[in-house]
Amino acid sequence: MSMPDPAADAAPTPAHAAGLADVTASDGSLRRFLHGLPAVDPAGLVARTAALGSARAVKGPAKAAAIDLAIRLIDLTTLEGADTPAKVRALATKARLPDPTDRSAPQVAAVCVYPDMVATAREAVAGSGVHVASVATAFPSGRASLAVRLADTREAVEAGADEIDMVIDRGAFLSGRYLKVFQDIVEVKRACGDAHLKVILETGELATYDNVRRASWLAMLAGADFIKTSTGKVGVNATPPVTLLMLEAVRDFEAATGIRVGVKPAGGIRTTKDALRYLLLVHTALGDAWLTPELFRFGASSLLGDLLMQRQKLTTGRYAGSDDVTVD
Ligand SMILES: O=C[C@H](O)COP(=O)(O)O
Repeated sequence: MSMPDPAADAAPTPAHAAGLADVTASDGSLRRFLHGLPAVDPAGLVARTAALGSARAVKGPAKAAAIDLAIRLIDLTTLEGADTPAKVRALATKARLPDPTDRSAPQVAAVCVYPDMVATAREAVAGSGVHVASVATAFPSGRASLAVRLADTREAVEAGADEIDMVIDRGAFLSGRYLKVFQDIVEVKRACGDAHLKVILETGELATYDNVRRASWLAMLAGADFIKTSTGKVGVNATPPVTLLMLEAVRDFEAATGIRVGVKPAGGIRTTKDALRYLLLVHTALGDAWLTPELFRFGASSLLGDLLMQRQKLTTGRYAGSDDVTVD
């Protein structure tokens, strides 16, 4: 009697679709592939980021359009131990109607909450088109068994999450157990069903730009719909150079496989100036086709408030009272 092959019924990964299945066949082949990616020149990366120019150059109608675009790209986030259903409902209200004094202000892309808050968020955004994203897989550390991380994912999806933001096992990645990280992502992707999967690399813990490039490819080969920089819970979160590196990885992955993956910088993005700078990065690295919620998001808890203040300043010539635009 032949034994069932557990891999046989697994959905093919992008690695298979791109003819790269051999790469993910063993730890050794995956390591050779990831370590064979071109080395990152840190000085060159920082110089390319700086060469993109200043967000200050974006003015007038272009600035107004960029602010509205930035709002449409936000995953409006609350990820606190002290989150309550009332806070999540208030966040959802803000997501649906960011500026009650000006209904022309666009909705955000999604609200992002812990799994136990998904049902509340789902109900509060019903019928609006705002998505519900949920962190899962023992966010932010990821330090739990695969069974627990998969249960966390399924619970969020069953409660109504449209999108799952998982964290990779940085301990496994940093000790070179790439196949384990790959297989974890494949399993979580499967547990997502129809929900989109964002894979958080936690770049502030990956130590080198080369590791960021490797982790980006690893996540994309395993089926990430998005690669995301950070949890927002460590000392170093999204930075422009790391985000540019990930945008370039996405560009190269599309060239190699024909598959488009989105990018989500997250953590510490608080001002309109920050947001416009990231939009310039995307515009330059990937083109405006990526400036859509299907392919680019900001993970941010407090960016919306500043965008709305700047928006009101452009519209009315004065800053609104902070009560009008506060997110919390
Ligand atoms: O995924 C989103 C981040 O947790 C948000 O970080 P932030 O609070 O620094 O904006």
